[in-house]
Amino acid sequence: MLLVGLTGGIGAGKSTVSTILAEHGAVIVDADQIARDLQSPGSPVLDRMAERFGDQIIRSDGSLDRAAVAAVVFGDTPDAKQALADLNGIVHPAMQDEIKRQIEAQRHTDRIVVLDFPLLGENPRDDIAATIVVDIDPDVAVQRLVEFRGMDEADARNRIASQISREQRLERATHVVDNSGDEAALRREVDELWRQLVMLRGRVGRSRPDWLMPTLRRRRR
Ligand SMILES: CC(C)(COP(=O)(O)OP(=O)(O)OC[C@H]1O[C@@H](n2cnc3c(N)ncnc32)[C@H](O)[C@@H]1O)[C@@H](O)C(=O)NCCC(=O)NCCS
Ligand SMILES: Nc1ncnc2c1ncn2[C@@H]1O[C@H](COP(=O)(O)OP(=O)(O)OP(=O)(O)O)[C@@H](O)[C@H]1O
Repeated sequence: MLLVGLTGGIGAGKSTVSTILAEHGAVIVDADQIARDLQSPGSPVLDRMAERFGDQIIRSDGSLDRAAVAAVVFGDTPDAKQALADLNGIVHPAMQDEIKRQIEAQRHTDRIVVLDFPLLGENPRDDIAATIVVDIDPDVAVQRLVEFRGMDEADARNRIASQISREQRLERATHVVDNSGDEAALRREVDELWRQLVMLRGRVGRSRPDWLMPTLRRRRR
């Protein structure tokens, strides 16, 4: 397995990049999706969220009212910062456990595993062979979120403000995918990225033959 991280600010194009990488054969570990799955009706994570934020965040069918939580944790109020920290404290430990489980399931394969994690910059990991940043001017990201995803502009801007800056994210990048062009240009960028990841897998594979380790360990006994 070659494990790499994929990140970017909200609306940068991570999901679009993940989809193209998956077409090339990557295994995607999708942190946003894992967080959503953990918040399913009746789950322990959802119960703890209701204890912290009140029963009004649960809809009559038992599902999470995502907009209601977003309004509290990304809102323009003095309490928003603490509320976001509390939400992260509830969701992130379980999310990290599930991320770990999905990565471990691939450990002894030769797959390129892409951890798609919007908050990788805020939560750096030392087990990834590359940090891929999908880069976009935040104003363009907001424009796309409003135009194509019908997102409220103030919500998008507040989320950007709650994340690390574009510059801080780029400082940690080993690979940058420029998404300032159209989708065809993005595809060309990702095709080139895939070529580089395959080369990296070859190099890392030769220097750290993880798949041999169990055999070596057995022989030493
Ligand atoms: C607040 C919630 C309910 C809003 O749900 P909503 O459907 O509107 O957004 P969604 O989950 O699809 O996230 C969209 C984007 O918002 C941004 N975002 C979400 N959570 C956070 C966070 N805790 N900190 C900073 N940005 C965040 C990310 O860029 C993410 O890609 C939800 O985002 C949530 O529960 N967040 C906590 C879990 C988390 O950290 N998820 C993001 C990282 S995996
Ligand atoms: N190069 C592009 N040109 C035009 N639209 C694009 C381009 N790249 C992505 N988009 C569109 O912009 C929006 C945001 O992209 P995407 O959903 O891939 O971003 P994301 O980083 O995964 O977002 P989030 O942070 O919400 O998870 C989507 O509607 C997507 O179709």
